[in-house]
Amino acid sequence: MNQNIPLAEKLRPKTLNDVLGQEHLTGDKGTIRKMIENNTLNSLIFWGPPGTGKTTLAEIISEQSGRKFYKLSAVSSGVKDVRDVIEDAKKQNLFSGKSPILFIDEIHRFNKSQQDSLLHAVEKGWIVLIGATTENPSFEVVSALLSRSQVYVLKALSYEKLEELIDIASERYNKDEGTDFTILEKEAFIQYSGGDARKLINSVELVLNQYKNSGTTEIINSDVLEVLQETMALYDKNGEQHYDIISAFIKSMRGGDPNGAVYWLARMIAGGEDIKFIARRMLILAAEDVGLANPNALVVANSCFQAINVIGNPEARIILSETAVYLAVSPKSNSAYMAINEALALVKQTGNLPVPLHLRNAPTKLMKDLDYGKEYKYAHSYEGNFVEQDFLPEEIRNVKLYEPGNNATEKKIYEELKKKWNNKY
Ligand SMILES: Nc1ncnc2c1ncn2[C@@H]1O[C@H](COP(=O)(O)OP(=O)(O)OP(=O)(O)O)[C@@H](O)[C@H]1O
Repeated sequence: MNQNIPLAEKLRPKTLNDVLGQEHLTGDKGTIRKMIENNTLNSLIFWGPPGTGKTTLAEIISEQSGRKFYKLSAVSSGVKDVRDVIEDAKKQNLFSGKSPILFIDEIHRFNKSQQDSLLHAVEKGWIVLIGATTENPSFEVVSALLSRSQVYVLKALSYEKLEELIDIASERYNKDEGTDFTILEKEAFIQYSGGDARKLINSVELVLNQYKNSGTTEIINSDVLEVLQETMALYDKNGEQHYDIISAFIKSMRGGDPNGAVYWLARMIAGGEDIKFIARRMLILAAEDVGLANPNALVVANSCFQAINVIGNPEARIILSETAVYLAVSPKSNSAYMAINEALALVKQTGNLPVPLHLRNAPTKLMKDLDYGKEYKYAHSYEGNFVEQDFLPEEIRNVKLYEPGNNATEKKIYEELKKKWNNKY
């Protein structure tokens, strides 16, 4: 046996019975089991967190239904790879009469035209598409593809299932390596895995490798933490670091450093980060941190989001870079962010205060008779399209929620406000 095969790969379930924690799909009444038994295979999408068995289930379906299995990853493949597989699949159809399975990992990373390239082959029945995604497919999978596929949700493994898997993993490790480890405490492994079976098995393998010739055979939480904390950065390049790097990226833009912004952007792109995730974070930053100091930032970030969806990798990097630099060098204000937070706190504190009568809608005579809308002043009937009146409930009529930031755009806003609302500004 090849000693270099990772433990998680050796332990990849071969039958539905071996798959842990997905009984709603693999149990006696499970939909995937029924589908295999009845031989009614349609295109489907597995939606679930990493390391919960999406690839594994697709492989089992292929094995048990006797269909050829093609696998592409949406991170590294493009339309040309899809076309090549489809051509090959058509030949397979002629040959065996059973359309092969095309498994696309991280299908949400395909842009619209890449996803569209699959449609025709799915409609014609040349391939059975199985897509795997960690993101909500209603947002990330084009509707034409979604309407032709069944979506199945996979769950993160429960505490008990993870405990079971630790036993399976350590038993197999002992058998293959001739060791005698007992894992006395499991919490540290389980906490670290976050419900991801692959991560759990990898960490068991990593920790046991470390203690292999040390004389220690009974593993407790502190042993696990010691090894994992030391090696985490190296071995988990897209896990823990993912959050640190996005955080450094956001902080660079907030702090006005275009060099930091582009550097961390490059780290994310090089590490295969989802470009939509990056664009979404910039969209939020545009409103939260640039805000009214330069409202155009939101427009730019939104265009960036649209553009990278159309363009995809690798050119998306150019659009992301322009946006990141623009956001970093824009003047900053968090006034809109603060205003809505203050307002929400006020609503929580004061509850459902009644709407002042003059602001109410008065569509019926009865309502008019009750003074709804009475004495409401129509701003355009007044000089400068403005007239002073109360827009807040009586109880809080003097609160000020929006405080203009200290920047050129909001200074102008402030001057205008002072003229109109001189009791507040
Ligand atoms: N439900 C499960 N039961 C048992 N083992 C599992 C399960 N899910 C994953 N594993 C283990 O984790 C490894 C990786 O699983 P798999 O590739 O199926 O995950 P995935 O959901 O496709 O993850 P990703 O989205 O990260 O590709 C498997 O080889 C297996 O050892």
